[in-house]
Amino acid sequence: MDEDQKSILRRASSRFPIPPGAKFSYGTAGFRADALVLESTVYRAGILAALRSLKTRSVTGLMITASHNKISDNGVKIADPSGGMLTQAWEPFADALANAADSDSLLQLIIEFAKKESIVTDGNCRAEVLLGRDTRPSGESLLEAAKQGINSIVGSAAIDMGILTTPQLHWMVRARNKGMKASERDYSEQLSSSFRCLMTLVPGECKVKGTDNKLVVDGANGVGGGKLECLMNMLDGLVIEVRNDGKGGGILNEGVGADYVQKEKVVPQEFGSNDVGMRCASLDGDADRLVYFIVPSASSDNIVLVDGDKILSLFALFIKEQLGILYKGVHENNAYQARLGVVQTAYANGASTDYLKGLGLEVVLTPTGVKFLHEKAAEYDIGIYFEANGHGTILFSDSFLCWLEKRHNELPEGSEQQKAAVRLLAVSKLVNQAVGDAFSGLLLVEAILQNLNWSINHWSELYWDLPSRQLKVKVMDRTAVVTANAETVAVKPPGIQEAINAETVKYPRGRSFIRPSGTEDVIRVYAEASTQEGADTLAQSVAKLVEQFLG
Ligand SMILES: CC(=O)N[C@H]1[C@@H](OP(=O)(O)O)O[C@H](CO)[C@@H](O)[C@@H]1O
Ligand SMILES: [Mg+2]
Repeated sequence: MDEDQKSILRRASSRFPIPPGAKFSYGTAGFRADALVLESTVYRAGILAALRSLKTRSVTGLMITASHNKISDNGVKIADPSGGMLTQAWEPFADALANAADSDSLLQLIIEFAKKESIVTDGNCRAEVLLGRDTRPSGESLLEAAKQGINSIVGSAAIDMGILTTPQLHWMVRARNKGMKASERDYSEQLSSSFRCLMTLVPGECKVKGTDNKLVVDGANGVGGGKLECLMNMLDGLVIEVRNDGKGGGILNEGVGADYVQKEKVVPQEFGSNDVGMRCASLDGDADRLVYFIVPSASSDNIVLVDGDKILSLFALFIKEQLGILYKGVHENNAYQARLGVVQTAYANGASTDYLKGLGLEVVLTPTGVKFLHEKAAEYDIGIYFEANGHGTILFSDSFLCWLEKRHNELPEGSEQQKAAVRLLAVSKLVNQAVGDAFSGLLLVEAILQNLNWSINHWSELYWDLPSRQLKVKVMDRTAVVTANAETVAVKPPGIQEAINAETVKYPRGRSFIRPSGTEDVIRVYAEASTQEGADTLAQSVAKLVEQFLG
């Protein structure tokens, strides 16, 4: 590293001192904390994004958001050149950077890491980082810190893409690296045109009966509401009413949004008795999560939740059906055998897993966190992954898409088989291939419901969720819990799993597991049973065991 680069880094980083006593961790989804302590972290994340760009000789991304956290928090995460999450191999470096005590130790870390990774910072190779932020008030000054971090690496360019949803920024990074047009307009055009394509293929009998085409969306008072309003002007055949779009004075994520709706199972603000029976959906604060819900009665706040597991089930069912049409009458040896796989976590409701297996699908579990689900789903030709909380997507392999394009051109024009090929190709364009995207998910749900002529009630009744309960337990040291088998078994502390098993067998359809959270300082407890009372008592007993073993 030359002296100019060293002195630029030393000078710039001294303007962003780390707050005394602070400890940052890249965690499940980037750095998150109170916005007031984040400047140094975001500055350093800018350096990280630029180095990642240099290393990969590709465009990377940096998004400033704290998703469903409260408005005073903020956060930062890096998008890898694929548009996915930062490679896990760089997470330890991310942690070390964020926690370096002063400018000198920061510089030393960067020099050593650049050497180890053979990253040359002589300005001859140009780094490029796309920047996005959500609507949080702290976003503007943090964005400035990120720019300064990127500019601290000689020859790097920070390109401000403005206020965006998280999935929009990830989509742009992926598109740029594929040599495609990558503006927000291009994103909206790709989604709206593939949605239109799916809608033109709605079978005639469904159009005649006319599925109710109105959807009411809770925008969490975040970035998603306003962006959805722009997108919906480009759509036909679907009427969307957006509430909680952040313009009416409501507070981000307060009593609104996908996280609140999924965890509390009550109506969000601005929804109520007038919405009984309507098809409703909630986005989270940065619009990468989506859940649907129904308000069943005017006399209570309760909702019928249609969560990520049910979105996954609807997608899996539709794709399986289209593949069935496509392969009809084709001898096995003549067709590309597409591997379809479904990826869930241990939090997936047991009834959803049974349902998916009952459809004959291959279902695998990974640890919590989309970085794990995404990686697994990418092993299939069509990999569908969702967390129960509504974050997920459908990944298509290049080789399958290539075959599908070819097959589509060979099939008789207007045949059912060709229509199935067109639908699958449209799904691959509608669904964000970089990360889970509430807009892609929402438009695909709407297109499928219309194609199948299903109401939200019909969809919701695909299977009945087993009653479940989630609890959090504060402990001295959450790292004392070590899990295995996609977090379904606690291998440490010794004896705790046997004790959990002894409780679980007391309940019909009982299932319970514990794991340390990756975003909060707690142990999470999950329990499921045939009755709500059973799930509640099982969760409480397991929480007590956690206190006993770790208290
Ligand atoms: C039970 C649960 O919902 N866990 C969430 C939560 O992770 P934890 O590691 O459980 O804190 O935040 C993650 C990031 O948003 C999300 O991927 C995950 O699903
Ligand atoms: Mg989010």
